[in-house]
Amino acid sequence: MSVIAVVPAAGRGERLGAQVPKALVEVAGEPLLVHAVHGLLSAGCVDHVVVAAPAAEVSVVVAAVERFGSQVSVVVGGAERGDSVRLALRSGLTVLPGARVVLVHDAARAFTPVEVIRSVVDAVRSGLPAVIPVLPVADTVKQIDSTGRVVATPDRAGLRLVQTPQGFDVDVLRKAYGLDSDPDGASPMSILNTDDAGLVEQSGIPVHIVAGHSHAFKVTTPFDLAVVDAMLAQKAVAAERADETVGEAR
Ligand SMILES: Nc1ccn([C@@H]2O[C@H](COP(=O)(O)OP(=O)(O)OP(=O)(O)O)[C@@H](O)[C@H]2O)c(=O)n1
Ligand SMILES: C[C@](O)(CO)[C@H](O)COP(=O)(O)O
Repeated sequence: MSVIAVVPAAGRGERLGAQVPKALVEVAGEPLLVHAVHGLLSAGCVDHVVVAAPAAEVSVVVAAVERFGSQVSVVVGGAERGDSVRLALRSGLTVLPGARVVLVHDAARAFTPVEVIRSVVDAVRSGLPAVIPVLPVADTVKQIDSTGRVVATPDRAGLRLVQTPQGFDVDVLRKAYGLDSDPDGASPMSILNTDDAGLVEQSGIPVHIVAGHSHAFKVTTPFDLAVVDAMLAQKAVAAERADETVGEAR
């Protein structure tokens, strides 16, 4: 059961406010999108990755992913995230027409652990049509009206924070994006559904959850880059300790 991953990386990253588009911001010497692609391929269950690049940076993105060879291709992204996903998905299906599973990942969730990627793929392979990684909500959540007045306090026990990669049976996502009926059409994504699972929910298809991970957070603001640095430092210490333990056991 072949697996395609699409990586929308064509956003401007306005909230991050860097000099380059967010997916090209370097962390530990590599652009975020390279970390994201590396994570997907390291999971060992993804056959092909399509990156949607900012129109003005296609050659930079092509050069950045060259090391991965023919397993990674690049398309020009669109105006909104949904447009980029649609363009990458359409291209991925021509590269790997027999694919049965599609992952939609954010370049901005560059440090998603391989365990999360594998559990999403395994869940779709087991027969579920749509699978998303989620985390419980730690804060109290308020619903407000247009004046900013609080109108409700939803029970957070029934709420989840949604991450990527989101996994789909290929026909389910293809239909949700209207790829068969209108291959050159616009993305049906709207302000009301900011993730791909939202589109699938609208078509009445059940969406299932697996456990997400705190390391799969979306790099959005400058503060998040400081969190990435701390996370990578913590990982380096853990890897050093593991090496020492192996050394002592020999
Ligand atoms: N037209 C767009 C907009 C977003 N994305 C991608 O979708 C992912 C999630 O979007 P987000 O984190 O919101 O990124 P930006 O839109 O770049 O951020 P901002 O809203 O701060 O500008 C990112 O990897 C981003 O590059 C995309 O491929 N094409
Ligand atoms: C897809 C997503 O990352 C799931 O949490 C999120 O919806 C993207 O939102 P944004 O509007 O692109 O920040």
